[in-house]
Amino acid sequence: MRSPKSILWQLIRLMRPFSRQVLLALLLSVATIGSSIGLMMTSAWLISTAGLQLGITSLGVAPTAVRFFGLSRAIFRYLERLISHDVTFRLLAQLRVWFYERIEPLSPAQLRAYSSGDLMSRLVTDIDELQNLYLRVVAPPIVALIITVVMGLVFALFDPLSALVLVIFMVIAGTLLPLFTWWIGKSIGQQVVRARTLMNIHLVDSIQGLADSMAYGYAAQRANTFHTVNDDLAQREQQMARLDGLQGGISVLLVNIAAFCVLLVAVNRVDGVYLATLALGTIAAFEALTPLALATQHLGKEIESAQRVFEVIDSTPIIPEPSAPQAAPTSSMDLNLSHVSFRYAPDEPYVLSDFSLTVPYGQRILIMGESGSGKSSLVNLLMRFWDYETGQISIGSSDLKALAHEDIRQIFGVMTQRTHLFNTTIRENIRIARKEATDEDIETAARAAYIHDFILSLPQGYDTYVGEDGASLSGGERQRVALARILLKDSPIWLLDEITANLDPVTANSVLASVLSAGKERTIIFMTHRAPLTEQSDFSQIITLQIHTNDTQTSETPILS
Ligand SMILES: Nc1ncnc2c1ncn2[C@@H]1O[C@H](COP(=O)(O)OP(=O)(O)OP(=O)(O)O)[C@@H](O)[C@H]1O
Repeated sequence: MRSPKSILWQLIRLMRPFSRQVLLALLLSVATIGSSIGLMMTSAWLISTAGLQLGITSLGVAPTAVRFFGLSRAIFRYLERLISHDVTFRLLAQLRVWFYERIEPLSPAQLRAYSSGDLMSRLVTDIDELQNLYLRVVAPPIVALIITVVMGLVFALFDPLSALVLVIFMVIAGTLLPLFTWWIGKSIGQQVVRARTLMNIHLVDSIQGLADSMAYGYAAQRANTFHTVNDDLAQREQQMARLDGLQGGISVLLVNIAAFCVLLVAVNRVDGVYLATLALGTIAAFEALTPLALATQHLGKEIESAQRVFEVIDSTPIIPEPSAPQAAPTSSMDLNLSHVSFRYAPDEPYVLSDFSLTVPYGQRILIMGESGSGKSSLVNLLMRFWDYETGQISIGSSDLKALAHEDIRQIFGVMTQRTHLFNTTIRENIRIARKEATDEDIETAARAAYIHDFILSLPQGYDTYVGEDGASLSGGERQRVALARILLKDSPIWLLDEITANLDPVTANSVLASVLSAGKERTIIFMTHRAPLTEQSDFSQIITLQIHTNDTQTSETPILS
């Protein structure tokens, strides 16, 4: 995991393309606080001088200056907020895209470390949290330093000792108070982020399993856990709010003590007409320091969020693309697995052990095995979602590991029991198999998958939205949309995992017939844990996988060859 320092540098480096805007926002921030100070100091001088009743001419340009500072303060503040927020939101947008792009090449093997709620939390809440880092942490220290130096010099023109008092208080408010709030706020901030993540994970999991919770009377228990997690978050946020109050109170106290001390020192050393000028100038100067303590108070939270974001951004795919990928095979598409062994973790039993299989191109084979025997795992290996420990897989003369992932995923057309349907139209859900497919191609595929008539019976036809993961479709309809997808994708090798699992016998037969006729010129590997398929198809090989414990082997039993 990156250190907080390295994260801060990385985030600051991201600002490089916006360096001009950042500099402009910084100058505008200095100008805003400068205007505030100018407004307070000239107003104080104006009131004091007017009180002496020396006549209107003695006021000089001061009334105009007051008007100028009053207006300029508002304008500078507006422009500064506009530019700094614009830069911040652009950076956050870039971070979100960056984060998403880094997730995509991570195989399911890596992503299983994160739950959906956790990933959502990182992508949305944690990245949003970083806006505070940009707005509060980067510019304020520089602005505070500039204002401290300038005010020290300005006060020195009136009285060097008053200037010294002012600078001492500004240094205390700009260093000790932020250090104090960092020290107290760091762990509270981390706890807020962790509690919020826990709540998001629980919430997403609960929403996804709502129907089952209700069906099994588990909803109340889930709700109770949610209350506990939520209370915990509220408690941490309350602690943070209390620290907010403490920090605000100390800041105000420091400002007032500083103004009092400056007055105390200046009273016998400075012309009386300038006393109010110095007192109000002191109060106004502290405007530059207030954000610092607030920034460090929330820094722990922001660093925790940034670490969670970078943990994903920094992860390198455990199944990397080959550095010099071979060209995808075009002539021979024979599939060969030679002595392949695979398990999900070193302390888990092998799912496939010393497994060998040869499927000449165009063959239709059946892999049978009871639930848990490794059929889906085999698909994962062929698709390079997981890596095998030993052995070799090749397509034609090409080693699978030497092929670009993109090419591998073109070679195999996969339909599993858990095909995901996106929350978009049926048309788009089929089109994901081949993005340049015409509406006609899509309809041809849907006809072959025996889903065309059903789609037409829907009021919106192909433009019907299927809901989240195809929620508005039945299991069989989902499966047939998935089948239309694979029919549309022109892959030479099809991996069909339990494709008729959710279909009634009549539909199952017609779907199967459709697959067999559409897949005539291809290799088709059917996988199932039930026997009936064997009665309907003429397979070149039937392989049986067996579940095995730590040291049993996968049995390969060619029945027909
Ligand atoms: N992501 C994973 N992490 C760890 N173990 C896994 C994972 N996926 C599957 N397994 C385990 O690997 C074994 C093989 O699972 P797999 O899903 O390949 O079986 P299957 O034959 O496809 O089963 P089914 O017919 O029920 O889908 C099982 O013991 C399963 O618990």
